[in-house]
Amino acid sequence: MHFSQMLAGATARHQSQLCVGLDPDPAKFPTPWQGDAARIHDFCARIVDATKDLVCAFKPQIAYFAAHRAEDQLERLMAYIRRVAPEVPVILDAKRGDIGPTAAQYAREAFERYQADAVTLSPFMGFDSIEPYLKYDGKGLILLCRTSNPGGSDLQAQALANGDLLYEHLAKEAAGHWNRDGRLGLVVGATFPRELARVRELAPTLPLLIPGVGAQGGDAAETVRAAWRPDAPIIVNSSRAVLYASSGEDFALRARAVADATRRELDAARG
Ligand SMILES: O=C(O)c1cc(=O)[nH]c(=O)n1[C@@H]1O[C@H](COP(=O)(O)O)[C@@H](O)[C@H]1O
Repeated sequence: MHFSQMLAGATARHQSQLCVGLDPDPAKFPTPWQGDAARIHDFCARIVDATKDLVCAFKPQIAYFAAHRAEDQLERLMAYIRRVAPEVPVILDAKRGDIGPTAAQYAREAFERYQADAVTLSPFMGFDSIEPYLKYDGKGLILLCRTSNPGGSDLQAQALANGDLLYEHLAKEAAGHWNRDGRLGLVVGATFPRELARVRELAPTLPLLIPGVGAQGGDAAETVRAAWRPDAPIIVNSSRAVLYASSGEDFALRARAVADATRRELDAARG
């Protein structure tokens, strides 16, 4: 099934705009798993079990697996999510960006090896670095646009010769001729609500992946007000605030409670 259909289905079925980010850090695992990288899959699987009826998507961040030589655990986790939550799309957060032939390898990694439904990409190298991913029918391609980190302004807020800021130009390209078959989305940080509203204006129907609520301090209700429209999907990510809500044996229960509270806050803000 296409990413956009899965996203619409999980959003409606779970009444949720919340994406739980799977950023497993063994140093933060509950005892007795603390520090044990062999438990990455098990930790994430428990979080998936506890939140799978509350989310519109899951987003594993590949660096948290690769740093611990745990790509095999990521493969197992992707298969696990497909089995226990087949209706929930999985966005592989890889932020890839490279010349065409190398991008083709990254695309193969994301969509064949891990069988992700969507992938995050850095558009810095231009459209030909995005093109190889389009060969995979139905997969979502989510381009960094206005990132949540303070340094995001260093480049993204620079004015171009045509008067647009770089992130505005990117939003226009992604909503315009780059979006050949309607599979592009954009990443915009919840920490910049004004810019979020501007991107929504420039890209009225594109799915927006919005990280930055929870640990980075973005306001969930303000995020919804800035970006949600009835015909425009939003995917609001929270990772650490959910994953590490407790370092005790109740970690999965606490993760569920935080995820549900965030889901309700997002839902209520739709008005
Ligand atoms: O592409 C992303 O997901 C992303 C883009 C961005 O601008 N900011 C951002 O924080 N992220 C990712 O979103 C997650 C945020 O995690 P928390 O701050 O713990 O909720 C991490 O996996 C980041 O790598």
